[in-house]
Amino acid sequence: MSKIPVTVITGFLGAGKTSLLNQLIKNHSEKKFVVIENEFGEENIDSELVTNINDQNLFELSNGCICCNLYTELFLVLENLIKTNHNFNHLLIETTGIADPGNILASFISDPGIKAKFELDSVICLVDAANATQDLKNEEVLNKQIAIADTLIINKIDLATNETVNKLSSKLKEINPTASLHKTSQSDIKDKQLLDVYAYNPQNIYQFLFSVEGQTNSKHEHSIENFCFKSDRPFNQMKLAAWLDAFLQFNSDTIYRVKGILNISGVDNRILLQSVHTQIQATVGRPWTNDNKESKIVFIGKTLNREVLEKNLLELCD
Ligand SMILES: Nc1nc2c(ncn2[C@@H]2O[C@H](COP(=O)(O)OP(=O)(O)OP(=O)(O)O)[C@@H](O)[C@H]2O)c(=O)[nH]1
Repeated sequence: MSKIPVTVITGFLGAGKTSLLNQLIKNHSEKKFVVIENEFGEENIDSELVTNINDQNLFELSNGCICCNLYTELFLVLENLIKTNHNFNHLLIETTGIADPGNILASFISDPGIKAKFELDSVICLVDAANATQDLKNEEVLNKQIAIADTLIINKIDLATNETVNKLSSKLKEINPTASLHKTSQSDIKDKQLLDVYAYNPQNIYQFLFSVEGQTNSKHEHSIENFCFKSDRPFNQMKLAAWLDAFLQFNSDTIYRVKGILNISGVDNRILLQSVHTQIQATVGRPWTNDNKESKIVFIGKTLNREVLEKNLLELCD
């Protein structure tokens, strides 16, 4: 029996991983995908953002990072897929924005049961054209994500000048000279073939895991933290928009990512909120039914003041 190809999608917070996941699912209707979504926050909001896949084929691993404390859970999901003979022919894994993909790849090269069933197809790293130059200076993990990938996609080129994109391309080639490099907007890879390329060279994995990290399953501390605010009181749209705008401008160095499912006064549908640094996007989601209309907002960044955030956000509710 042929092995199931595995594509790992990595890249720093907000670089466009979920957007790419959706593009791949849309462009490959001939495939039966299983998707494993890992989200750093306690609440998995990304699964709301993944489209065109049914719930049985979407596995969510939340409240941690599969490269460290959720490693065992990833393992269990993979084992379960094997045991139950789940009907699929391609596995897509989206890591958190702060994951070191080396430990995840280790599952696919070190466990005999998993190796017998799965084969690493490719590791794709999304790189944010607007923010990566800065993030590369501050976030060692972004360097690792780039170094271990076989395919690099500079995304969000609509938000950066040609000069910035060209300098970033040179930087990426310095870090990883052997990876293929693409440039996109909205992670739209058009006709480029990213699946079934079997581009991953196992030699590179071993080199990375053993010579750089020294061991296959090293734990590390993330200086990046997350805070999840929940409330069943509806938000006042005007107050929330004004606060969020000011808050992100003021904290642009420390707040990397905000994601939320919002209950807004007078609105029948969920509002899906996203921000990356100071760029904010709100889209209309599924209608609320009779379920509990609970808003959830996850903040990811450094030195989060939870008490102040909680107090501020409660003041924005009606
Ligand atoms: N302007 C612009 N926005 C983009 C582009 N690609 C993605 N976005 C937006 O950027 C935000 C983050 O995109 P995602 O695809 O969720 O990024 P991600 O890497 O999955 O984010 P995390 O899971 O939080 O790490 C969303 O609001 C997207 O709509 C792009 O090329 N240009």
